[in-house]
Amino acid sequence: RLDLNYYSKSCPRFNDIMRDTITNKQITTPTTAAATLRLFFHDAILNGVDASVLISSTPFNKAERDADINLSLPGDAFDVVIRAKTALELSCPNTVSCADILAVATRDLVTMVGGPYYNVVLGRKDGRISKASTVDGNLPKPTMPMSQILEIFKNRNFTEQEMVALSGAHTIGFSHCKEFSSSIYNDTNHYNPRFVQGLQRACGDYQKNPTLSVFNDIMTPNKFDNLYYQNLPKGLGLLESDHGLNSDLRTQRFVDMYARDQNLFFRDFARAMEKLGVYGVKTGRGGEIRHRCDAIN
Ligand code: HEM
Ligand SMILES: [Ca+2]
Ligand SMILES: [Ca+2]
Repeated sequence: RLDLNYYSKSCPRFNDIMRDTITNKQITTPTTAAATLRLFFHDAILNGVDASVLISSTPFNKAERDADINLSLPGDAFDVVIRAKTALELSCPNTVSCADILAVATRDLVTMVGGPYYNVVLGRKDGRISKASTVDGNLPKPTMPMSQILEIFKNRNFTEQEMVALSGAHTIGFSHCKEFSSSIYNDTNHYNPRFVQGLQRACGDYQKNPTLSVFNDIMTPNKFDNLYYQNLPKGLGLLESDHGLNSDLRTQRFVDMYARDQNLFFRDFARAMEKLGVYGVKTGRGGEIRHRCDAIN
């Protein structure tokens, strides 16, 4: 079963090794926190946190990470997990799952950039299946109608409020221009006029330069706080799905609540992350301890 102290005997240095690896990585590459949080979400939504998203494709299998929506997952997120795995294999071989590494790395990185600390129970096993074909429609896209996005969460037993709290993850990190280009050139009503002009300028060349990107939270892009929610009613949300939270009556009151009360946001985000971290996870013979995080044994 899952347990907070799962590795205390089998890998006593687990917490220290995780903390060292993560601190080094985040200090040298400050985009790691947001990158890893998104990677965690994309793993969790498909059959739980089982590191299925870390598996590389083979000639016989196109894996999740090669599904269109996952191609923009940053290499630094994969890298921090692999670095931790390498260090852990030296200290306690064949003991710690890649899924547990991803869950703890995410929590530690969120905390490092100012977000809440929460408990991560351990003992997840790594999955043996990862198929790109299962991704489409299961991960939310910014252009999906809010009902469809809510449905994705509801199917996994997450309430509207939990969905709004988890979306607060967009208080850090960035988005590529193509993810919101359709909204900044067409129907720009819900944007602050100066903000949308800035976005048009920043993204002007995006078709030639697909790496162009913009911070999700223009106020405090590197700090985990509740400014994301305060931005939305001011027309400073970036993605259509961000605006949507504030225009849909099912979700708007939670945006209001979290904009007014950061402690409440932190409490609910922490709870929802704990729930996401155990949703559908594999234990015992349901999975394996992978030797390498990018391939099944
Ligand atoms: C509610 C529906 C959601 C939609 C439609 C959505 C969509 C997106 C999109 C399109 C990006 C930009 C990716 C890129 O251009 O590289 C993004 C970034 C991000 N998303 Fe979401 N997302 C949603 C929910 C979530 C949740 C629940 C989490 C985590 C709990 C999350 C965490 C992140 C993070 C941290 C980034 C920044 C990544 C980085 O800077 O590398 N998102 N999201
Ligand atoms: Ca998964
Ligand atoms: Ca922020």
